[in-house]
Amino acid sequence: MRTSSRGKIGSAIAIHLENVSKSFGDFPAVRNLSMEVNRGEIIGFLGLNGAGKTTTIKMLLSLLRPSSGSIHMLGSKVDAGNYKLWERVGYLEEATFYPELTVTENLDIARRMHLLSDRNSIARVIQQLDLGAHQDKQAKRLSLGNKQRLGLAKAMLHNPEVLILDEPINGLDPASVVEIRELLLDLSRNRGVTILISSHLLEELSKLVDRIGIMHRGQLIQDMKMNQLEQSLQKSLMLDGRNRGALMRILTEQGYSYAEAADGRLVLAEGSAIAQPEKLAELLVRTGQPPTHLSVVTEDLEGYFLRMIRTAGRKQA
Ligand SMILES: Nc1ncnc2c1ncn2[C@@H]1O[C@H](COP(=O)(O)OP(=O)(O)OP(=O)(O)O)[C@@H](O)[C@H]1O
Repeated sequence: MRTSSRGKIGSAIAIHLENVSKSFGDFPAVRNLSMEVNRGEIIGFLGLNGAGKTTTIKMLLSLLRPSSGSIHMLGSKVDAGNYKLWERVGYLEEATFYPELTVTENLDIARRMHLLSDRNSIARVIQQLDLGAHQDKQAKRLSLGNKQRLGLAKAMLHNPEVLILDEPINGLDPASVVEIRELLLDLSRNRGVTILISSHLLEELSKLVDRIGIMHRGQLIQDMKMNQLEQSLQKSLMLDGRNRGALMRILTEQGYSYAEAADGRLVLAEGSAIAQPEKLAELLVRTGQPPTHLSVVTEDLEGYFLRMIRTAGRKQA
């Protein structure tokens, strides 16, 4: 561990994992995971099924014990018996509740479990999660999206400083996704709540998080700020013409390398072609093969995610 970060645990760092691993029998579900999350930061945890996100979240919540490594939250060592810590942490693991009881009754049980005397906390989260119209409905009669809202309401009942959310936007319709995003942004920006959120949906996460951690086969293969991620997106030049064979010959003669896209168009990844597409266009006109299509395209976030995973897969193989 870097000694400087131990000193920071009580102040700017909300979540600190150091060399955390978890194996189930011989199977390493999480391997040597080290990460720091600052207070008030929103970090997105992204990975394919089985990447190790839920296992990590369960370790953060002390629902699973790491095989090795250490975890600190809000300056304290994570430990199931550390009740003072759990008063400051909220989580949505999966939306669990008593199906026969109403929304309000479910929240009242959660309130009593948190030993909160203030009954206003229920009205507050009902309002924050826009559950007013459903407060007297049995939980089993809620739509999937409203079940997620109830789960979030429970997680927020005690005004936690850290919120840990496993797939909170699953099952939400697009309007609800926007509302939940705005709510989480407000909690982070205006109340300094630290939020760790897992999802498969990079496009959606990217609108919310400050940082993104990509997990693959138990390892954190990327941990970067959103603005760094935007700079890491690959650009390529898409090219087409009436005679693709002739285009390929010209490109090869001129020392350009290319690949063929699924639709047969040519893709150039070279910096010079992307920086000065007009030079390539001039060359093709001069050689009697004017392009019918020429554009510089930026990789989308899903493309980036899949590229990172393929690269990590090759390294791990
Ligand atoms: N209790 C367990 N016993 C054995 N293997 C487990 C256990 N829990 C998880 N695993 C395995 O550990 C790996 C990581 O699982 P985990 O649930 O953390 O992935 P995930 O990234 O959350 O995936 P998903 O997006 O599907 O929820 C998977 O291969 C899973 O099968």
